[in-house]
Amino acid sequence: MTEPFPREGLPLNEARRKILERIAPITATIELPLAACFARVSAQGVHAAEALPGFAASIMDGYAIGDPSPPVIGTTWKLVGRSAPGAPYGQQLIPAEAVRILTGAPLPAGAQRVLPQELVQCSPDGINLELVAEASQSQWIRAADGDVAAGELLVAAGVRLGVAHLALLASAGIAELTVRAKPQLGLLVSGDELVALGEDRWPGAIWESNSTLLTALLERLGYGVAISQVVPDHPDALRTALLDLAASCDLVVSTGGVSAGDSDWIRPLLSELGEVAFWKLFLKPGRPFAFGTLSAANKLVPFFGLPGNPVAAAVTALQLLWPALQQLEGSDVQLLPRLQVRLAHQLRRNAGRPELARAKLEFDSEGNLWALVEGSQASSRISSLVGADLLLEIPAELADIPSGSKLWAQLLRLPIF
Ligand SMILES: Nc1nc2c(c(=O)[nH]1)N[C@H]1C(S)=C(S)[C@@H](COP(=O)(O)OP(=O)(O)OC[C@H]3O[C@@H](n4cnc5c(N)ncnc54)[C@H](O)[C@@H]3O)O[C@H]1N2
Ligand code: MOO
Repeated sequence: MTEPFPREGLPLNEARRKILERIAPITATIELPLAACFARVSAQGVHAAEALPGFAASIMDGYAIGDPSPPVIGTTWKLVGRSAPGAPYGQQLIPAEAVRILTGAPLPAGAQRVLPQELVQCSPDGINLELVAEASQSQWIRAADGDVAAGELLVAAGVRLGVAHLALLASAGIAELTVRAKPQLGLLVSGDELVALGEDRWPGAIWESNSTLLTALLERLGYGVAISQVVPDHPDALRTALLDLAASCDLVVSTGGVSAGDSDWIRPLLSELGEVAFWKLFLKPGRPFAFGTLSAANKLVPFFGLPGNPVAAAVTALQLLWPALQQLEGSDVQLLPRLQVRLAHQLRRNAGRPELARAKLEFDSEGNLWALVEGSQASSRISSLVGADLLLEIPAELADIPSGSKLWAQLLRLPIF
């Protein structure tokens, strides 16, 4: 049989481009309490209705005075009141008067500056105040729009909301937000050899771990698995499961049964139930990967056939499924940041396919970045993912790579704020 796909498979970047070309964002939105919006994508731009903090405020604990320029040591004022956060001093401040003021409290009308309390001395009766140390030029005042101007864009449409976005919106009094609906992902796990956790295995069987791996990985990325099914390598059972998942989900992901063996039904079924856009990646791990569309219940649903080998499933999910989920959810696609590192030791491997090797990252005292590839890189060996900091990009043609070689690597880190 002649294959309609390049024998060596598609390079990763080309595969990602082909996938993203075919993914249209889902349009559904949902209104949620702000605290439930973490890692969601804003459906619309949000502007500040008013300036923040909205009033001139002291940024130090001290005393508000009406002097336009820094007073000289020995100047005195009469203490006439107090301004605390949420409890402003209600009168107009006149020259030679001072008001006790706390950090964040509104500046009284007529006040021009704050003297930090470290610079002044109060008389024992608490009536008078004297400057005892040199005052700086700083007024120690935050302007009414010092944090946010009225009408300022707080969050644009299509932004993935992190910790700082949520805090900024909360500071502007936003209680609820319209966000994009999360894509509903249907997961099909296939394999006659798979045993559920908690059950005994028979000779040759293995405990099913890819659903645990993929569910945790997707949750880490801000997504999840809406429905999953574990199905034996039988075409009728697989066909029914694919159609069920496609009917009720926005995308379908399978793992296993996608290479070229006689119980690998995923690709022929994809071609029967929809269209295979491409099959096979020019990548280790992850060669037998299929992408296409399933046609079910009058809609076309993107389909990702991930390999069964756990590391290959994880790597292809990160490289190809994650960008697709971001695009489906209506945000810009963020990939892992790339940086240049030096190999900390010699590395020998079989040339032929570009590889994403799992590596630890080390820094030396000069700030150089070193990559350590530890243990077998077999795509069945889940331990190679444990504690990995990097996916080291090894070009196809390299076999004997000397210690100190410069290579690109993808950093396995997500932003904090
Ligand atoms: N003649 C060829 N054989 C293979 C090729 C090829 O190009 N030509 N590619 C190899 C590569 S590379 C990979 S990767 C594997 C992937 O094959 P499949 O995607 O069809 O996966 P399976 O054969 O179903 O399983 C592979 C391996 O992974 C284990 N597995 C499967 N599902 C799970 C699960 N849910 N939890 C844990 N482990 C799972 C399975 O038992 C196998 O050991 O194909 C090569 N062969
Ligand atoms: O694509 Mo496979 O993961 O190289 O063994």
